[in-house]
Amino acid sequence: MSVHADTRRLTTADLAKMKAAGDKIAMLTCYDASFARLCDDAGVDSLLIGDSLGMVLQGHESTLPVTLADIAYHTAAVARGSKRPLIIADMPFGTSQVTPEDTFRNAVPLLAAGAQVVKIEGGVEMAETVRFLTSRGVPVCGHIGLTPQSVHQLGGYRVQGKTDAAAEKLKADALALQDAGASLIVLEAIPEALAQAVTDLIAIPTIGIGASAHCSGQVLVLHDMLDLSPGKKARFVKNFMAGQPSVAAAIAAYVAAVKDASFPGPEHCY
Ligand SMILES: Nc1nc(=O)c2c([nH]1)NC[C@@H]1CN(c3ccc(C(=O)N[C@@H](CCC(=O)O)C(=O)O)cc3)CN21
Ligand SMILES: CC(C)C(=O)C(=O)O
Ligand SMILES: [Mg+2]
Repeated sequence: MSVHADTRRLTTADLAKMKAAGDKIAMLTCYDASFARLCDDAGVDSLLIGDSLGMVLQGHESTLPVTLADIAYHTAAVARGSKRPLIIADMPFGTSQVTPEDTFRNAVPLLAAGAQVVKIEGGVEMAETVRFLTSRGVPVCGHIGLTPQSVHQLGGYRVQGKTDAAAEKLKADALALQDAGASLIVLEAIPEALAQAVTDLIAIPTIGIGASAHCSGQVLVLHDMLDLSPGKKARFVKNFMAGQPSVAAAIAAYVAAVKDASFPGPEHCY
């Protein structure tokens, strides 16, 4: 049983209020009902069914092979396992890089599975699609900076927004997404000063991963923060399992560290 049994699910409006109040938003990726319940009980505000599941659950080398059916399946499990967190589902590769109409059609099974928000990688070039969805009742989370579905174009999982021109482009992306109706924006692997500038520039919450503590909230891949992922970790990953007696305690430690802004520290930033 969830300790939040009598609480309603958070909405995008609740997260907007948190930014306005200066309260940090704690988000984690989640892919199944058991972890969803643990995250809910630990006070995680939002659960992201990320296409990172292609790497941490399926063993692929990128997120590109993940299908819409995969994300819908895991979204339904997370929705059944949790009561309070806002549920966000990634639109996997190929499902949003199409017309606005087809993107809407592709969002349908994710909302049917229990997602309240769909996340779409890209900035200015996705604004028309974001406006199409948000004007038809589908909340959207943007995702800019390091966008893993473009890994072959980016030439690897590299820090983004390092030049003045790239930083200006990223700010324009954030403004375009906000103007198109996006409810929040994930900022991935960008310099600390740029993350702060973007967070101050827009009214909607920013959720950082490798984007410093100046964001409105943080997200990590669950398997990374529990030290379950093999191989070399990105700089922004912290092992919250270290020194903890249980997975529940590790997730609670993550929530506490995001809330008091002690995570991420300088050692996790670019
Ligand atoms: N397990 C997992 N965790 C993630 O955070 C994650 C996924 N999978 N899959 C999709 C993408 C890929 N991500 C990654 C993967 C590696 C780095 C990384 O190692 N970056 C270098 C940057 C080097 C540079 O440009 O200077 C680093 O050292 O942090 C970053 C993001 C984030 N996402
Ligand atoms: C890392 C987050 C932002 C993500 O998109 C994912 O898990 O797929
Ligand atoms: Mg993703």
